[in-house]
Amino acid sequence: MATHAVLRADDLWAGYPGTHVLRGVNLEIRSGDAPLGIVGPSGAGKTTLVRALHGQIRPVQGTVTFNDRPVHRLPRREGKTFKASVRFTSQDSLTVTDPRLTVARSLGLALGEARKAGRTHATSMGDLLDAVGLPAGFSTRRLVTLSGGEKQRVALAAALATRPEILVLDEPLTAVDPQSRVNLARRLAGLLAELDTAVVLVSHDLELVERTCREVHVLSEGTFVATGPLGELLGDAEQHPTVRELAEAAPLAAQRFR
Ligand SMILES: Nc1ncnc2c1ncn2[C@@H]1O[C@H](COP(=O)(O)OP(=O)(O)OP(=O)(O)O)[C@@H](O)[C@H]1O
Repeated sequence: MATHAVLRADDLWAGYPGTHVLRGVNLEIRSGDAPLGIVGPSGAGKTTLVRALHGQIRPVQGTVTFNDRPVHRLPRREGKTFKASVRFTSQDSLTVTDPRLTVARSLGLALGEARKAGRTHATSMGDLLDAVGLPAGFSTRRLVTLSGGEKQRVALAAALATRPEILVLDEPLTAVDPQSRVNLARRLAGLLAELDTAVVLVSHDLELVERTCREVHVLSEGTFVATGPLGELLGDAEQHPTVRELAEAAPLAAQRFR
């Protein structure tokens, strides 16, 4: 198994029939990288970028590669490595899991997957639940009985359990209430620093990104319009209008840099 996963987009143009959403995106994520935030307003193309990185959408121009091979046509062996090394979770990633499973079984399967891929780690089920702010008692609950926000937290815990080299989180906590989201972000930041997983957090929630990622890319109309430490971007008087709008929509995050 590769020990240095590299996921790259080079001059990536992609979208849907009749529409270009991504317009020349360049991005490189290497295992071991510090958490990276990708922020942008609704409709900027964040989810489309995640789909393209996952290989679900083919580039119209440019490439998305995993260890130098195009992700949408990886040979079998590399495809398996890609699946084990790069993990994607979205708002509804739990809908594909059997809803009758208990939380413990679901996390147990994820830990088993990590073992199979040679990615064992010392994290216990209790640690995982704690990292996502759920009490240990949740382990016996069936997924079908959980609220949307609780399901998202379990999905996040399962993704962490597999200990991928790169973890792409697309709006991972939208169903969690704002106060819990802030607490969770704080816990997560600690855990992410411990795991040697490069996390890409894709979100329009600047508060969440501000607490977990130092470096951010700002996506607007399918292009990165600003890149850098969030504090510098928010503190820059000559901000790009999109950065200004994001800052105005998240006054608490912006305030911390004044
Ligand atoms: N399956 C699809 N077919 C056609 N157009 C689509 C499809 N999915 C998304 N789009 C369009 O692509 C553009 C980008 O959508 P995308 O979901 O990538 O944005 P986003 O930044 O993730 O937005 P949000 O924060 O609201 O989730 C939007 O204009 C959207 O309407």
